[in-house]
Amino acid sequence: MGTPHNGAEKGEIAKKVLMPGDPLRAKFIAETYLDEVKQFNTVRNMFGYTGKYKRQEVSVMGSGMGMPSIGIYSYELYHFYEVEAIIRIGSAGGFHDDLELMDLVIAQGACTDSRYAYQFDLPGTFAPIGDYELLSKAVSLAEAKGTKYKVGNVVSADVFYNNDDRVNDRWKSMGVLAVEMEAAALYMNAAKAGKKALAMLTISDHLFKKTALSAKDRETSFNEMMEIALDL
Ligand SMILES: O=P(O)(O)O[C@H]1O[C@H](CO)[C@@H](O)[C@H]1O
Ligand SMILES: O=c1cc[nH]c(=O)[nH]1
Repeated sequence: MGTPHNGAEKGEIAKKVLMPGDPLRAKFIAETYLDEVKQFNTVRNMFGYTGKYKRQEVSVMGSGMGMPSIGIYSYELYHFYEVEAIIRIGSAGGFHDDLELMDLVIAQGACTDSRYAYQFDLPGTFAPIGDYELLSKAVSLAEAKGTKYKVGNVVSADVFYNNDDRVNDRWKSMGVLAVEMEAAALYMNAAKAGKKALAMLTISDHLFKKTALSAKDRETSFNEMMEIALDL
């Protein structure tokens, strides 16, 4: 039996799951890269697939947008499906001057403006970080491929359409590379579950240079990031 949000039976999901926000990006990855593909989820159209990549089992599933959404899906994957590692492969808005569209950001840490961490009732501020082993391997793979990348802090925001541009200035002034909307919750769920997570992000917009990719590019053009995630 599945969960309220995932129709997979136990055993139908691999130990490693790639998670784009967009379920159509998950479908694109399954169709482009995986052999022996079986779709395990259609609930809410949050498509999930398991298949083989270079003869190893891997799953790919959409997370939806925002921390409540990835919070639900990643919790279920870690706790109900015995998933060991989730690799988010998302898009992000660049802050750093050296970033261009299509560059890769590997999220060492994820700041946030959300109150997601309050559920853990900690006596201070939690610092959500990516798994070091996955991160160092992603760096080696990016180097080997010649992918332009940066490693550092990102911010996982609850708001996409910001009323106040100074918000971005303030995060940028702290060296935060880019903004997206899920990594912090994923890192917190992984920490609490004692599991692994990494967020890799392709720059789809630059919030200071005012450049942006099309919706179709966001669905289908992030091949270098997808291949690094599959090889991890
Ligand atoms: O492209 P995905 O993975 O959805 O990631 C980014 O894109 C969405 C906003 O357009 C948010 O989910 C943000 O985190
Ligand atoms: O500006 C952007 C681009 C992608 N994702 C975000 O969350 N923000």
